[in-house]
Amino acid sequence: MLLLDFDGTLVPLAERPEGVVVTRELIDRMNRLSVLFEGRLALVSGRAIEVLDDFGFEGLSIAGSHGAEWRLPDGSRDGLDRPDELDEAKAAFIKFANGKDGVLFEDKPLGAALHFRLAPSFADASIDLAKGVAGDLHLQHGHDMIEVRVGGVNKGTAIAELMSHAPFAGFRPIFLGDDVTDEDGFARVGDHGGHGILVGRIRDTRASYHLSDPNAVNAWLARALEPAG
Ligand SMILES: O=P(O)(O)OC[C@H]1O[C@H](O[C@H]2O[C@H](CO)[C@@H](O)[C@H](O)[C@H]2O)[C@H](O)[C@@H](O)[C@@H]1O
Repeated sequence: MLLLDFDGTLVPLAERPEGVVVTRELIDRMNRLSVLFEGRLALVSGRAIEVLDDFGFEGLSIAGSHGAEWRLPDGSRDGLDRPDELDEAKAAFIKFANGKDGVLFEDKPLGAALHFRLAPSFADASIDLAKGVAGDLHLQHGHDMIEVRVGGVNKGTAIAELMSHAPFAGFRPIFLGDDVTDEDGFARVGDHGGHGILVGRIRDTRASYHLSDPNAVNAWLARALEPAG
């Protein structure tokens, strides 16, 4: 079974969250792979399910929002509730980003994020603010971003949740990811006899294999769809 992170793994990172390019070819490839794997394919992402659906992945199983929500192949959905504390964090982030060129606020159903890819000089201040408002929320680091989000879940629990349901249960998972948030997922697939594949720059990792970038990932996925022989 195949589990895939989205940003930085299936698509190259972009300057802004909404700037990633999802081609029709990618959507078709993922849908065909899902059929090939008899439904045992899922996205495991920090993005919300709705956002990934808007990119065109509404036909896929998804563990979204860092494992706080999930949709199975039969279309059933479940997940955690939005904590009230997020509203306060959201207000603080909007106020902070206001007037700071390149600092972006990202509103998420189960989190709130500040992006500083376009304004690296605001990285420390963004992280300090997030630490200050996090309270009982989980502080989530990512590529040039900081997020506060619902806690108690991560990419590892996301994978465990998927694997407790048909058609995933009992199969050996392969998980591809690029970010530090994906390390929990790499550890978890190992627990199930599977393997992690790190995408991008090599670092200290729980993954067993490596692919250089999203282009290499897509070439690898495309080969799986080629007729045998
Ligand atoms: O778990 P993922 O699917 O990798 O999602 C992680 C976060 O991805 C997005 O942010 C990242 O990608 C942006 C677009 O390429 C980039 O501009 C940003 O710097 C990256 O951090 C997304 O916006 C977040 O909500 C996800 O948590």
